[in-house]
Amino acid sequence: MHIVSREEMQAIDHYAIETIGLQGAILMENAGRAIFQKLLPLLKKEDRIGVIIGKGNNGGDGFVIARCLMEKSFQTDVWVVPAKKELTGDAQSHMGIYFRAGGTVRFIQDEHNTFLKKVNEYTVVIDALLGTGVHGEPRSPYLGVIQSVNQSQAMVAAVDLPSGVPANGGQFTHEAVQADHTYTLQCPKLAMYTKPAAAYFGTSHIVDIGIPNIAFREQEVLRRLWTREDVLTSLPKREAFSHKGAHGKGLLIAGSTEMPGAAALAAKGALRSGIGLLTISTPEEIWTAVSTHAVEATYVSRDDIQFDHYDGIALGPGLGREKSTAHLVKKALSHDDIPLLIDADGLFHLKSYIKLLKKRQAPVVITPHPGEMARLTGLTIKEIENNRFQTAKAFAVNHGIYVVLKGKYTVISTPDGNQFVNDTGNAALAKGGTGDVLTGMIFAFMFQHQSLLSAICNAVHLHGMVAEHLTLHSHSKLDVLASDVTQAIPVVLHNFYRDTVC
Ligand SMILES: NC(=O)C1=CN([C@@H]2O[C@H](COP(=O)(O)OP(=O)(O)OC[C@H]3O[C@@H](n4cnc5c(N)ncnc54)[C@H](O)[C@@H]3O)[C@@H](O)[C@H]2O)[C@@H](O)CC1
Ligand SMILES: Nc1ncnc2c1ncn2[C@@H]1O[C@H](COP(=O)(O)OP(=O)(O)O)[C@@H](O)[C@H]1O
Ligand SMILES: [K+]
Repeated sequence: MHIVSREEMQAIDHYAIETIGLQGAILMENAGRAIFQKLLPLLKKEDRIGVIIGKGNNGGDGFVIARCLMEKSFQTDVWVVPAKKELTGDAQSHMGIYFRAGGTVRFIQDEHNTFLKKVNEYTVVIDALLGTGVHGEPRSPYLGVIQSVNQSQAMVAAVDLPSGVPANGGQFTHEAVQADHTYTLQCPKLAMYTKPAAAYFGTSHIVDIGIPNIAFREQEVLRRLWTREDVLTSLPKREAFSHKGAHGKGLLIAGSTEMPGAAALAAKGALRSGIGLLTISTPEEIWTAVSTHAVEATYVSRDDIQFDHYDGIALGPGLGREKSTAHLVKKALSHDDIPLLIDADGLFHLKSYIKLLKKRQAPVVITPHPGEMARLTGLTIKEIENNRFQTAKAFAVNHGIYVVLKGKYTVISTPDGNQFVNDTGNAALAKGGTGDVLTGMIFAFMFQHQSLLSAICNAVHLHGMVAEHLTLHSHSKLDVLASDVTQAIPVVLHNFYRDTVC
Protein backbone atom coordinates (compact mmCIF):
# COMPACT_ATOMS: atom_id res chain seq x y z
CA MET A 1 0.00 0.00 0.00
CA HIS A 2 1.47 3.36 -1.07
CA ILE A 3 2.01 6.25 1.33
CA VAL A 4 1.69 9.63 -0.33
CA SER A 5 2.51 13.27 0.19
CA ARG A 6 -0.10 15.94 -0.41
CA GLU A 7 1.43 16.77 -3.81
CA GLU A 8 1.54 13.10 -4.86
CA MET A 9 -2.11 12.60 -3.84
CA GLN A 10 -3.14 15.66 -5.81
CA ALA A 11 -1.23 14.41 -8.87
CA ILE A 12 -2.81 10.94 -8.50
CA ASP A 13 -6.30 12.49 -8.25
CA HIS A 14 -5.54 14.59 -11.29
CA TYR A 15 -4.38 11.55 -13.27
CA ALA A 16 -7.47 9.56 -12.25
CA ILE A 17 -9.77 12.39 -13.28
CA GLU A 18 -8.06 13.83 -16.37
CA THR A 19 -6.25 10.86 -17.91
CA ILE A 20 -8.32 7.89 -16.81
CA GLY A 21 -11.57 9.84 -16.97
CA LEU A 22 -12.90 8.90 -13.55
CA GLN A 23 -14.77 12.10 -12.83
CA GLY A 24 -14.08 13.91 -9.56
CA ALA A 25 -17.78 13.76 -8.62
CA ILE A 26 -17.69 9.96 -8.96
CA LEU A 27 -14.60 9.73 -6.74
CA MET A 28 -16.36 11.97 -4.23
CA GLU A 29 -19.44 9.74 -4.30
CA ASN A 30 -17.21 6.69 -3.81
CA ALA A 31 -15.40 8.39 -0.93
CA GLY A 32 -18.53 9.46 0.92
CA ARG A 33 -20.25 6.09 0.47
CA ALA A 34 -17.19 4.07 1.47
CA ILE A 35 -16.71 6.16 4.61
CA PHE A 36 -20.39 5.82 5.49
CA GLN A 37 -20.19 2.02 5.15
CA LYS A 38 -17.15 1.89 7.43
CA LEU A 39 -18.76 4.24 9.92
CA LEU A 40 -22.10 2.45 10.05
CA PRO A 41 -21.12 -0.28 12.56
CA LEU A 42 -20.09 2.47 15.01
CA LEU A 43 -23.42 4.33 14.82
CA LYS A 44 -26.53 3.84 16.97
CA LYS A 45 -30.05 4.85 16.00
CA GLU A 46 -30.24 7.25 18.96
CA ASP A 47 -27.04 9.08 17.96
CA ARG A 48 -27.28 12.81 17.32
CA ILE A 49 -24.92 13.49 14.44
CA GLY A 50 -23.40 16.75 13.25
CA VAL A 51 -21.75 16.82 9.82
CA ILE A 52 -19.50 19.88 9.56
CA ILE A 53 -18.62 20.96 6.06
CA GLY A 54 -15.85 23.20 4.71
CA LYS A 55 -15.42 24.94 1.41
CA GLY A 56 -13.30 22.47 -0.56
CA ASN A 57 -13.68 18.89 -1.78
CA ASN A 58 -13.36 17.57 1.76
CA GLY A 59 -16.68 19.32 2.37
CA GLY A 60 -18.00 17.67 -0.81
CA ASP A 61 -17.33 14.26 0.72
CA GLY A 62 -19.28 15.51 3.74
CA PHE A 63 -22.39 16.14 1.60
CA VAL A 64 -22.29 12.55 0.32
CA ILE A 65 -22.00 11.22 3.89
CA ALA A 66 -24.85 13.50 4.99
CA ARG A 67 -27.05 12.09 2.19
CA CYS A 68 -26.23 8.51 3.21
CA LEU A 69 -27.10 9.33 6.83
CA MET A 70 -30.36 10.95 5.76
CA GLU A 71 -31.33 7.93 3.64
CA LYS A 72 -30.88 5.70 6.69
CA SER A 73 -32.89 8.16 8.87
CA PHE A 74 -30.15 9.10 11.30
CA GLN A 75 -30.79 12.29 13.30
CA THR A 76 -28.38 14.53 11.46
CA ASP A 77 -27.63 18.26 11.29
CA VAL A 78 -25.45 19.49 8.46
CA TRP A 79 -23.44 22.61 9.29
CA VAL A 80 -21.72 24.51 6.51
CA VAL A 81 -18.84 26.93 7.15
CA PRO A 82 -18.74 28.98 3.89
CA ALA A 83 -21.58 30.90 2.35
CA LYS A 84 -23.54 28.85 -0.23
CA LYS A 85 -22.09 30.71 -3.21
CA GLU A 86 -18.52 29.96 -2.10
CA LEU A 87 -18.92 26.24 -2.79
CA THR A 88 -17.71 25.33 -6.27
CA GLY A 89 -16.97 22.35 -8.52
CA ASP A 90 -17.67 18.81 -7.32
CA ALA A 91 -18.53 20.00 -3.80
CA GLN A 92 -21.17 22.31 -5.24
CA SER A 93 -22.54 19.46 -7.39
CA HIS A 94 -22.87 17.20 -4.37
CA MET A 95 -24.47 19.96 -2.33
CA GLY A 96 -27.06 20.21 -5.14
CA ILE A 97 -27.63 16.44 -5.15
CA TYR A 98 -28.04 16.52 -1.37
CA PHE A 99 -30.63 19.31 -1.59
CA ARG A 100 -32.59 17.64 -4.39
CA ALA A 101 -32.56 14.39 -2.42
CA GLY A 102 -34.40 16.31 0.33
CA GLY A 103 -31.53 17.41 2.56
CA THR A 104 -31.25 20.71 4.42
CA VAL A 105 -28.28 22.59 5.84
CA ARG A 106 -27.55 25.28 8.39
CA PHE A 107 -24.87 27.92 7.97
CA ILE A 108 -22.55 28.46 10.91
CA GLN A 109 -22.16 32.15 9.99
CA ASP A 110 -25.94 32.66 10.39
CA GLU A 111 -26.44 30.62 13.56
CA HIS A 112 -23.12 30.74 15.32
CA ASN A 113 -24.48 30.51 18.88
CA THR A 114 -26.84 27.66 18.00
CA PHE A 115 -23.94 25.82 16.42
CA LEU A 116 -21.84 26.23 19.59
CA LYS A 117 -24.72 24.85 21.68
CA LYS A 118 -25.54 22.01 19.30
CA VAL A 119 -21.96 20.84 18.84
CA ASN A 120 -21.89 20.05 22.55
CA GLU A 121 -25.04 17.93 22.23
CA TYR A 122 -23.91 15.72 19.34
CA THR A 123 -22.79 12.19 20.09
CA VAL A 124 -21.05 11.97 16.72
CA VAL A 125 -19.34 14.70 14.69
CA ILE A 126 -18.26 14.12 11.09
CA ASP A 127 -15.32 16.41 10.36
CA ALA A 128 -15.47 17.33 6.65
CA LEU A 129 -13.92 20.77 7.11
CA LEU A 130 -10.45 20.59 5.61
CA GLY A 131 -8.48 17.81 3.93
CA THR A 132 -5.31 17.68 1.89
CA GLY A 133 -5.91 21.21 0.59
CA VAL A 134 -5.13 22.95 3.88
CA HIS A 135 -2.21 25.37 3.92
CA GLY A 136 -0.73 26.38 7.26
CA GLU A 137 -2.80 27.36 10.27
CA PRO A 138 -6.56 27.16 9.70
CA ARG A 139 -7.92 30.65 9.23
CA SER A 140 -11.01 32.10 10.87
CA PRO A 141 -13.72 30.86 11.06
CA TYR A 142 -12.19 27.35 10.62
CA LEU A 143 -9.95 27.62 13.66
CA GLY A 144 -12.91 28.48 15.91
CA VAL A 145 -14.98 25.61 14.50
CA ILE A 146 -12.07 23.21 15.09
CA GLN A 147 -11.84 24.42 18.70
CA SER A 148 -15.57 23.81 19.20
CA VAL A 149 -15.28 20.29 17.79
CA ASN A 150 -12.39 19.55 20.12
CA GLN A 151 -14.36 20.78 23.13
CA SER A 152 -17.39 18.61 22.41
CA GLN A 153 -17.77 15.16 23.96
CA ALA A 154 -18.82 13.63 20.63
CA MET A 155 -17.01 10.81 18.89
CA VAL A 156 -15.21 12.60 16.05
CA ALA A 157 -14.86 10.88 12.68
CA ALA A 158 -12.58 12.80 10.29
CA VAL A 159 -12.79 12.61 6.52
CA ASP A 160 -9.38 11.97 4.91
CA LEU A 161 -7.42 13.97 7.52
CA PRO A 162 -8.30 15.50 10.89
CA SER A 163 -8.97 19.10 9.78
CA GLY A 164 -5.95 21.34 10.15
CA VAL A 165 -3.39 18.51 10.12
CA PRO A 166 -0.95 19.08 7.23
CA ALA A 167 -0.96 16.02 4.94
CA ASN A 168 2.84 15.96 4.79
CA GLY A 169 3.23 16.01 8.57
CA GLY A 170 6.20 17.99 9.88
CA GLN A 171 6.14 20.42 12.76
CA PHE A 172 3.01 22.47 13.50
CA THR A 173 1.74 24.13 16.64
CA HIS A 174 -1.79 25.28 15.71
CA GLU A 175 -4.96 23.54 16.82
CA ALA A 176 -6.29 20.74 14.62
CA VAL A 177 -9.22 18.36 15.00
CA GLN A 178 -8.46 15.60 17.47
CA ALA A 179 -10.23 12.67 15.80
CA ASP A 180 -11.31 9.35 17.29
CA HIS A 181 -11.43 7.81 13.83
CA THR A 182 -9.95 9.02 10.57
CA TYR A 183 -11.10 7.67 7.22
CA THR A 184 -8.18 8.26 4.90
CA LEU A 185 -8.99 8.18 1.22
CA GLN A 186 -7.35 5.55 -1.00
CA CYS A 187 -3.98 5.40 0.76
CA PRO A 188 -2.18 6.63 3.87
CA LYS A 189 -0.72 10.14 3.90
CA LEU A 190 2.74 10.97 5.27
CA ALA A 191 1.20 12.72 8.28
CA MET A 192 -0.01 9.40 9.66
CA TYR A 193 3.56 8.36 10.40
CA THR A 194 5.14 11.56 11.72
CA LYS A 195 5.05 13.50 14.97
CA PRO A 196 3.01 15.49 16.01
CA ALA A 197 0.44 14.80 13.25
CA ALA A 198 0.04 11.07 13.93
CA ALA A 199 -1.48 11.73 17.35
CA TYR A 200 -4.51 13.51 15.81
CA PHE A 201 -5.79 10.58 13.75
CA GLY A 202 -7.23 8.30 16.43
CA THR A 203 -7.84 4.96 14.75
CA SER A 204 -6.99 5.17 11.06
CA HIS A 205 -9.04 3.43 8.40
CA ILE A 206 -8.03 3.28 4.76
CA VAL A 207 -10.97 3.74 2.43
CA ASP A 208 -10.82 2.49 -1.16
CA ILE A 209 -12.37 5.10 -3.46
CA GLY A 210 -11.57 3.28 -6.69
CA ILE A 211 -8.47 5.07 -7.99
CA PRO A 212 -6.77 2.54 -10.31
CA ASN A 213 -3.21 1.39 -9.49
CA ILE A 214 -1.85 2.79 -12.71
CA ALA A 215 -2.30 6.28 -11.28
CA PHE A 216 0.22 5.40 -8.54
CA ARG A 217 2.62 3.77 -10.99
CA GLU A 218 2.55 6.77 -13.29
CA GLN A 219 3.38 9.13 -10.42
CA GLU A 220 6.25 6.82 -9.39
CA VAL A 221 5.36 6.88 -5.72
CA LEU A 222 8.33 5.18 -4.05
CA ARG A 223 6.92 4.94 -0.52
CA ARG A 224 4.99 1.93 0.79
CA LEU A 225 3.70 0.37 3.95
CA TRP A 226 5.25 -3.07 4.56
CA THR A 227 2.23 -5.21 5.32
CA ARG A 228 1.49 -8.59 6.85
CA GLU A 229 0.85 -9.89 3.32
CA ASP A 230 4.33 -8.75 2.29
CA VAL A 231 5.74 -10.79 5.18
CA LEU A 232 3.66 -13.86 4.40
CA THR A 233 4.76 -13.92 0.77
CA SER A 234 8.45 -13.32 1.43
CA LEU A 235 9.30 -15.35 4.54
CA PRO A 236 12.01 -17.83 3.58
CA LYS A 237 11.30 -21.52 3.15
CA ARG A 238 13.68 -23.81 5.03
CA GLU A 239 14.97 -26.29 2.45
CA ALA A 240 14.43 -29.90 3.53
CA PHE A 241 17.99 -30.93 2.65
CA SER A 242 19.65 -27.74 3.84
CA HIS A 243 22.50 -27.67 6.34
CA LYS A 244 23.70 -25.11 8.88
CA GLY A 245 26.18 -23.63 6.42
CA ALA A 246 23.34 -22.76 4.07
CA HIS A 247 21.67 -20.45 6.57
CA GLY A 248 24.49 -18.04 7.11
CA LYS A 249 27.83 -18.09 8.84
CA GLY A 250 27.67 -14.78 10.65
CA LEU A 251 30.15 -12.83 12.74
CA LEU A 252 28.70 -10.58 15.42
CA ILE A 253 31.17 -8.04 16.77
CA ALA A 254 29.46 -6.69 19.87
CA GLY A 255 29.65 -6.27 23.62
CA SER A 256 32.25 -4.89 25.99
CA THR A 257 33.04 -5.32 29.67
CA GLU A 258 30.53 -2.56 30.44
CA MET A 259 27.88 -3.86 28.00
CA PRO A 260 27.93 -7.64 27.78
CA GLY A 261 24.13 -7.76 27.57
CA ALA A 262 24.03 -6.02 24.19
CA ALA A 263 26.04 -8.85 22.63
CA ALA A 264 23.85 -11.47 24.31
CA LEU A 265 20.62 -9.81 23.14
CA ALA A 266 21.78 -9.38 19.54
CA ALA A 267 23.04 -12.98 19.53
CA LYS A 268 19.78 -14.29 20.90
CA GLY A 269 17.84 -12.27 18.31
CA ALA A 270 19.93 -13.83 15.53
CA LEU A 271 19.79 -17.38 16.92
CA ARG A 272 16.02 -17.20 17.33
CA SER A 273 15.65 -15.94 13.76
CA GLY A 274 17.27 -18.86 12.00
CA ILE A 275 20.97 -18.07 11.56
CA GLY A 276 22.95 -21.25 10.70
CA LEU A 277 26.21 -20.52 12.50
CA LEU A 278 26.94 -17.57 14.74
CA THR A 279 30.36 -16.51 15.97
CA ILE A 280 30.55 -13.73 18.50
CA SER A 281 33.55 -11.53 18.97
CA THR A 282 33.58 -9.95 22.43
CA PRO A 283 36.36 -9.25 24.94
CA GLU A 284 37.39 -12.59 26.45
CA GLU A 285 36.49 -11.45 29.99
CA ILE A 286 32.81 -11.59 29.08
CA TRP A 287 32.69 -14.82 27.08
CA THR A 288 31.27 -16.72 30.04
CA ALA A 289 28.61 -14.11 30.72
CA VAL A 290 27.50 -13.91 27.08
CA SER A 291 27.68 -17.64 26.45
CA THR A 292 25.28 -18.29 29.33
CA HIS A 293 22.63 -16.66 27.12
CA ALA A 294 23.94 -17.81 23.74
CA VAL A 295 25.16 -21.35 24.23
CA GLU A 296 24.73 -22.14 20.54
CA ALA A 297 27.29 -19.56 19.41
CA THR A 298 31.06 -19.86 19.12
CA TYR A 299 33.47 -17.18 20.28
CA VAL A 300 36.48 -15.45 18.79
CA SER A 301 38.85 -13.00 20.37
CA ARG A 302 38.99 -9.47 18.95
CA ASP A 303 42.58 -9.93 17.80
CA ASP A 304 41.95 -13.19 15.97
CA ILE A 305 39.06 -12.27 13.69
CA GLN A 306 39.39 -13.64 10.18
CA PHE A 307 36.87 -11.42 8.48
CA ASP A 308 36.72 -13.34 5.23
CA HIS A 309 35.59 -16.53 6.95
CA TYR A 310 32.09 -15.17 7.26
CA ASP A 311 29.08 -14.65 4.98
CA GLY A 312 28.20 -11.44 6.80
CA ILE A 313 29.19 -9.21 9.70
CA ALA A 314 27.03 -7.36 12.21
CA LEU A 315 28.75 -4.92 14.47
CA GLY A 316 28.01 -2.31 17.02
CA PRO A 317 25.71 -3.30 19.91
CA GLY A 318 27.56 -2.56 23.14
CA LEU A 319 30.86 -2.29 21.24
CA GLY A 320 32.06 0.80 23.11
CA ARG A 321 33.28 4.05 21.66
CA GLU A 322 36.98 3.72 22.46
CA LYS A 323 39.59 4.16 19.78
CA SER A 324 40.44 0.48 20.19
CA THR A 325 37.06 -0.52 18.78
CA ALA A 326 37.10 2.02 15.94
CA HIS A 327 39.55 -0.02 13.89
CA LEU A 328 37.10 -2.96 13.89
CA VAL A 329 34.60 -0.80 12.05
CA LYS A 330 37.26 0.28 9.58
CA LYS A 331 38.37 -3.31 9.01
CA ALA A 332 34.84 -4.58 8.55
CA LEU A 333 34.15 -1.80 6.05
CA SER A 334 37.32 -2.53 4.13
CA HIS A 335 36.39 -6.18 3.62
CA ASP A 336 34.16 -4.81 0.97
CA ASP A 337 32.75 -8.03 -0.43
CA ILE A 338 31.07 -9.06 2.85
CA PRO A 339 27.55 -7.78 3.67
CA LEU A 340 27.66 -5.57 6.73
CA LEU A 341 25.11 -4.49 9.32
CA ILE A 342 26.12 -1.57 11.53
CA ASP A 343 24.28 -0.48 14.68
CA ALA A 344 24.79 1.50 17.89
CA ASP A 345 28.49 2.17 18.70
CA GLY A 346 29.38 0.91 15.25
CA LEU A 347 27.48 3.93 13.92
CA PHE A 348 29.43 6.19 16.27
CA HIS A 349 32.67 5.10 14.60
CA LEU A 350 31.15 4.97 11.13
CA LYS A 351 31.09 8.77 10.99
CA SER A 352 34.91 8.77 10.68
CA TYR A 353 34.89 6.25 7.83
CA ILE A 354 31.78 7.35 5.98
CA LYS A 355 33.66 7.67 2.66
CA LEU A 356 34.40 3.93 2.69
CA LEU A 357 30.70 3.16 2.23
CA LYS A 358 30.65 4.11 -1.45
CA LYS A 359 33.69 1.95 -2.18
CA ARG A 360 32.05 -1.28 -1.04
CA GLN A 361 30.78 -4.03 -3.34
CA ALA A 362 28.59 -5.82 -0.81
CA PRO A 363 25.59 -4.10 0.78
CA VAL A 364 25.62 -2.16 4.04
CA VAL A 365 22.63 -1.84 6.35
CA ILE A 366 22.60 0.71 9.16
CA THR A 367 20.00 0.78 11.96
CA PRO A 368 20.15 4.21 13.64
CA HIS A 369 17.66 5.61 16.11
CA PRO A 370 17.05 9.35 15.60
CA GLY A 371 19.92 10.29 17.94
CA GLU A 372 22.38 8.17 15.97
CA MET A 373 20.97 9.49 12.69
CA ALA A 374 21.45 13.05 13.94
CA ARG A 375 25.08 12.36 14.72
CA LEU A 376 25.70 10.73 11.35
CA THR A 377 24.11 13.57 9.39
CA GLY A 378 25.16 16.52 11.53
CA LEU A 379 21.50 17.51 11.95
CA THR A 380 19.64 17.88 15.24
CA ILE A 381 17.29 15.17 16.50
CA LYS A 382 14.42 17.62 16.00
CA GLU A 383 15.42 18.14 12.37
CA ILE A 384 15.55 14.38 11.88
CA GLU A 385 12.15 13.85 13.52
CA ASN A 386 10.57 16.65 11.48
CA ASN A 387 11.93 15.20 8.22
CA ARG A 388 12.25 11.48 8.88
CA PHE A 389 11.39 10.43 5.36
CA GLN A 390 13.53 13.00 3.57
CA THR A 391 16.68 12.66 5.68
CA ALA A 392 16.65 8.85 5.71
CA LYS A 393 16.15 8.69 1.95
CA ALA A 394 18.87 11.25 1.22
CA PHE A 395 21.37 9.39 3.41
CA ALA A 396 20.55 6.01 1.86
CA VAL A 397 20.82 7.29 -1.69
CA ASN A 398 23.93 9.45 -1.13
CA HIS A 399 25.90 6.63 0.48
CA GLY A 400 24.39 3.72 -1.46
CA ILE A 401 23.22 1.85 1.65
CA TYR A 402 20.06 0.61 3.40
CA VAL A 403 18.97 2.86 6.27
CA VAL A 404 16.62 1.58 8.96
CA LEU A 405 15.58 4.74 10.81
CA LYS A 406 14.01 3.37 13.97
CA GLY A 407 11.12 4.77 15.97
CA LYS A 408 7.37 4.43 16.37
CA TYR A 409 7.12 4.05 12.60
CA THR A 410 10.46 2.68 11.47
CA VAL A 411 11.34 3.82 7.95
CA ILE A 412 13.45 1.53 5.77
CA SER A 413 15.18 3.36 2.89
CA THR A 414 16.99 1.64 0.03
CA PRO A 415 20.00 2.81 -2.00
CA ASP A 416 17.71 3.41 -5.00
CA GLY A 417 15.36 5.70 -3.10
CA ASN A 418 12.49 3.39 -2.22
CA GLN A 419 11.02 3.62 1.26
CA PHE A 420 9.02 1.17 3.37
CA VAL A 421 7.25 2.00 6.60
CA ASN A 422 6.60 -0.39 9.44
CA ASP A 423 3.49 0.10 11.55
CA THR A 424 3.84 -2.80 13.99
CA GLY A 425 5.17 -2.49 17.54
CA ASN A 426 4.37 -0.29 20.48
CA ALA A 427 5.95 1.70 23.28
CA ALA A 428 6.84 -1.51 25.16
CA LEU A 429 9.87 -1.43 22.84
CA ALA A 430 10.96 1.97 24.17
CA LYS A 431 13.58 0.28 26.39
CA GLY A 432 17.32 -0.29 26.28
CA GLY A 433 18.27 -3.45 24.45
CA THR A 434 15.34 -3.90 22.09
CA GLY A 435 17.35 -2.38 19.23
CA ASP A 436 20.10 -4.94 19.87
CA VAL A 437 17.53 -7.71 19.44
CA LEU A 438 16.42 -6.14 16.16
CA THR A 439 20.01 -6.10 14.93
CA GLY A 440 20.24 -9.83 15.58
CA MET A 441 16.95 -10.49 13.81
CA ILE A 442 17.88 -8.49 10.71
CA PHE A 443 21.30 -10.14 10.67
CA ALA A 444 19.86 -13.66 10.68
CA PHE A 445 17.23 -12.80 8.06
CA MET A 446 19.87 -11.30 5.75
CA PHE A 447 21.26 -14.77 5.09
CA GLN A 448 17.97 -16.47 4.46
CA HIS A 449 15.75 -14.17 2.43
CA GLN A 450 15.72 -13.90 -1.34
CA SER A 451 16.11 -10.16 -1.14
CA LEU A 452 17.92 -8.05 1.43
CA LEU A 453 15.01 -5.64 1.43
CA SER A 454 12.46 -8.25 2.47
CA ALA A 455 14.92 -9.53 5.09
CA ILE A 456 15.14 -6.11 6.69
CA CYS A 457 11.45 -5.26 6.42
CA ASN A 458 10.34 -8.68 7.71
CA ALA A 459 12.66 -8.46 10.71
CA VAL A 460 11.39 -4.99 11.60
CA HIS A 461 7.76 -6.10 11.15
CA LEU A 462 8.20 -9.23 13.29
CA HIS A 463 10.14 -7.36 15.99
CA GLY A 464 7.12 -5.04 16.32
CA MET A 465 4.70 -7.96 16.23
CA VAL A 466 6.56 -9.60 19.11
CA ALA A 467 5.95 -6.50 21.24
CA GLU A 468 2.27 -6.52 20.26
CA HIS A 469 2.01 -10.22 21.07
CA LEU A 470 3.57 -9.73 24.51
CA THR A 471 1.33 -6.81 25.46
CA LEU A 472 -1.77 -8.56 24.11
CA HIS A 473 -1.24 -11.83 25.96
CA SER A 474 0.97 -11.57 29.01
CA HIS A 475 2.68 -8.25 29.61
CA SER A 476 2.06 -4.56 30.12
CA LYS A 477 3.98 -2.01 28.09
CA LEU A 478 5.98 -1.23 31.23
CA ASP A 479 7.36 -4.65 31.99
CA VAL A 480 8.42 -6.02 28.62
CA LEU A 481 12.18 -6.56 28.61
CA ALA A 482 14.42 -6.90 25.59
CA SER A 483 15.07 -10.47 26.74
CA ASP A 484 11.29 -11.09 26.71
CA VAL A 485 11.35 -10.01 23.06
CA THR A 486 13.95 -12.67 22.27
CA GLN A 487 11.86 -15.28 24.06
CA ALA A 488 8.67 -14.41 22.22
CA ILE A 489 10.19 -14.48 18.72
CA PRO A 490 9.35 -18.22 18.36
CA VAL A 491 5.61 -17.91 18.97
CA VAL A 492 5.28 -14.99 16.56
CA LEU A 493 7.37 -16.72 13.90
CA HIS A 494 5.36 -19.91 14.47
CA ASN A 495 2.11 -18.03 13.87
CA PHE A 496 3.46 -16.46 10.70
CA TYR A 497 4.67 -19.78 9.32
CA ARG A 498 1.31 -21.35 10.16
CA ASP A 499 -0.36 -18.67 8.02
CA THR A 500 2.28 -18.46 5.34
CA VAL A 501 1.24 -18.79 1.74
CA CYS A 502 4.71 -19.60 0.40
N1 LIG B 1 -9.89 14.99 -5.96
C1 LIG B 1 -10.23 13.77 -5.64
O1 LIG B 1 -10.03 12.84 -6.39
C2 LIG B 1 -10.89 13.53 -4.39
C3 LIG B 1 -10.67 14.34 -3.28
N2 LIG B 1 -11.42 14.22 -2.22
C4 LIG B 1 -11.38 15.16 -1.09
O2 LIG B 1 -10.84 16.37 -1.46
C5 LIG B 1 -9.99 16.83 -0.45
C6 LIG B 1 -9.07 17.83 -1.03
O3 LIG B 1 -9.88 18.83 -1.56
P1 LIG B 1 -9.41 20.32 -1.73
O4 LIG B 1 -8.17 20.35 -2.53
O5 LIG B 1 -10.59 21.07 -2.20
O6 LIG B 1 -8.99 20.75 -0.28
P2 LIG B 1 -9.79 20.87 1.11
O7 LIG B 1 -11.16 20.37 1.04
O8 LIG B 1 -8.86 20.37 2.10
O9 LIG B 1 -9.91 22.45 1.35
C7 LIG B 1 -9.38 23.38 0.53
C8 LIG B 1 -10.10 24.67 0.82
O10 LIG B 1 -9.69 25.15 2.08
C9 LIG B 1 -9.11 26.43 1.94
N3 LIG B 1 -7.97 26.50 2.84
C10 LIG B 1 -6.70 26.07 2.62
N4 LIG B 1 -5.94 26.33 3.69
C11 LIG B 1 -6.75 26.92 4.60
C12 LIG B 1 -6.53 27.44 5.89
N5 LIG B 1 -5.33 27.41 6.46
N6 LIG B 1 -7.55 27.98 6.55
C13 LIG B 1 -8.78 28.03 5.99
N7 LIG B 1 -9.04 27.56 4.75
C14 LIG B 1 -8.05 27.02 4.07
C15 LIG B 1 -8.71 26.57 0.49
O11 LIG B 1 -8.77 27.91 0.12
C16 LIG B 1 -9.73 25.71 -0.19
O12 LIG B 1 -10.89 26.47 -0.47
C17 LIG B 1 -9.37 15.60 0.11
O13 LIG B 1 -8.84 15.75 1.39
C18 LIG B 1 -10.55 14.67 0.09
O14 LIG B 1 -11.32 14.81 1.25
C19 LIG B 1 -12.57 13.37 -2.26
O15 LIG B 1 -13.61 14.15 -2.73
C20 LIG B 1 -12.41 12.16 -3.12
C21 LIG B 1 -11.86 12.45 -4.43
N1 LIG C 1 7.15 4.00 20.99
C1 LIG C 1 7.60 3.01 20.20
N2 LIG C 1 6.72 2.33 19.42
C2 LIG C 1 7.16 1.34 18.62
N3 LIG C 1 8.46 0.93 18.55
C3 LIG C 1 9.36 1.56 19.30
C4 LIG C 1 8.99 2.62 20.17
N4 LIG C 1 10.10 3.05 20.80
C5 LIG C 1 11.13 2.30 20.36
N5 LIG C 1 10.69 1.39 19.45
C6 LIG C 1 11.53 0.40 18.74
O1 LIG C 1 12.42 -0.19 19.70
C7 LIG C 1 13.74 -0.32 19.17
C8 LIG C 1 14.69 0.53 20.01
O2 LIG C 1 15.96 0.54 19.46
P1 LIG C 1 17.15 1.40 20.07
O3 LIG C 1 16.72 2.79 20.35
O4 LIG C 1 18.34 1.20 19.19
O5 LIG C 1 17.42 0.68 21.47
P2 LIG C 1 18.72 0.02 22.08
O6 LIG C 1 19.91 0.63 21.40
O7 LIG C 1 18.70 0.37 23.52
O8 LIG C 1 18.63 -1.43 21.85
C9 LIG C 1 13.63 0.10 17.72
O9 LIG C 1 13.38 -1.01 16.90
C10 LIG C 1 12.42 1.05 17.71
O10 LIG C 1 11.81 1.14 16.45
K1 LIG D 1 -11.34 16.53 7.50
